[in-house]
Amino acid sequence: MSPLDKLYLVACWSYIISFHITYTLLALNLDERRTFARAAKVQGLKSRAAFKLLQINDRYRLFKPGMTVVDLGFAPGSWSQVAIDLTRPRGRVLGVDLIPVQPPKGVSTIQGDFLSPYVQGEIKSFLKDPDRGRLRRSPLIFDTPDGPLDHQTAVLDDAEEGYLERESQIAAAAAAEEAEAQEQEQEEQHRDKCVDVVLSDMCEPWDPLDGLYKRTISNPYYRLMNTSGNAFRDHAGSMDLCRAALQFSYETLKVGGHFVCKFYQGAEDKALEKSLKAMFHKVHREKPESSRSQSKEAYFVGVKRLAKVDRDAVFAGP
Ligand SMILES: C[S@@+](CC[C@H](N)C(=O)[O-])C[C@H]1O[C@@H](n2cnc3c(N)ncnc32)[C@H](O)[C@@H]1O
Repeated sequence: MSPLDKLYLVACWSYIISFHITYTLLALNLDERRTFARAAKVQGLKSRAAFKLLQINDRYRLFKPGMTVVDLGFAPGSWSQVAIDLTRPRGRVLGVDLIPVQPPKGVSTIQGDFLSPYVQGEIKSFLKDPDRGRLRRSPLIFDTPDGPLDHQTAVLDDAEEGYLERESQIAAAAAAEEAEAQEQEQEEQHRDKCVDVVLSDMCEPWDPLDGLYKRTISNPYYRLMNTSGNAFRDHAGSMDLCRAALQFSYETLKVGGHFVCKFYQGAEDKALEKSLKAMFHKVHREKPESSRSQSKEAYFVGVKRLAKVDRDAVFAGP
């Protein structure tokens, strides 16, 4: 065999081997995506993205009943589904997205570009009313021999049977009312900082082909942060969205509140991590199992907002 033939043989084998490796990786990746997509369907979840948040929550226990959650880039809504489920009862979830989507049950939504100051103003004014987007409590009603009686109109009759029981009910109602008034007062003091968890999964729009017609006049599907496959562009775009989500969290997140944010890994993510460390007790980088292993996508989880945050340290440049 001549040296040229040998070279030709080596080139052919390298080609065949690299083709097989690429094909196997693609097949594994597709398989992984299909497994999670199937599981999501079985569990009635809007997309496989739900598992990413569930896995993050398993590790950091972010959600509690009654919490207020803002879900940036919520469509099609599987993170919102997880959030509304884990904050029951009395929780509220506000989803924001560029594209129009039917929200999951119990979730309130605002459609618009989160980067627009007008949209952020709308979000803040929604959040200012602590009951907006929350199921209302039923009024206190007592059962009396004459039928149900609102506690405000209850009249005490010393001679009546069950007086002591009624009195303790009224005392409990008064205490509950007082606690609620105190809670309201505190809420008013922290009106601007009323969010317990900010989630941001903002990036490319969810593939609308199996739902809505995508050629709308405003054509939101192809605006802003569509991932392009160009790692640098995707990274830079995701940094802008993360910084905007962090700025919003600085303005609205309670002390002790949490932050979860998707980003595409690249040169600037260290600087973002540094900003997060100036604002949260602990900051973690996460690559959930359900996130495609080859993708550059990852998550920052900021656990417990600090009571004193140095604004300049958070927003200082790299
Ligand atoms: C990966 S999807 C989110 C999936 C979602 N977490 C779920 O579990 O269903 C990313 C979403 O971010 C939205 N998005 C991207 N840029 C946005 C922006 N500037 N304002 C609002 N939404 C944005 C897209 O429209 C898209 O629906």
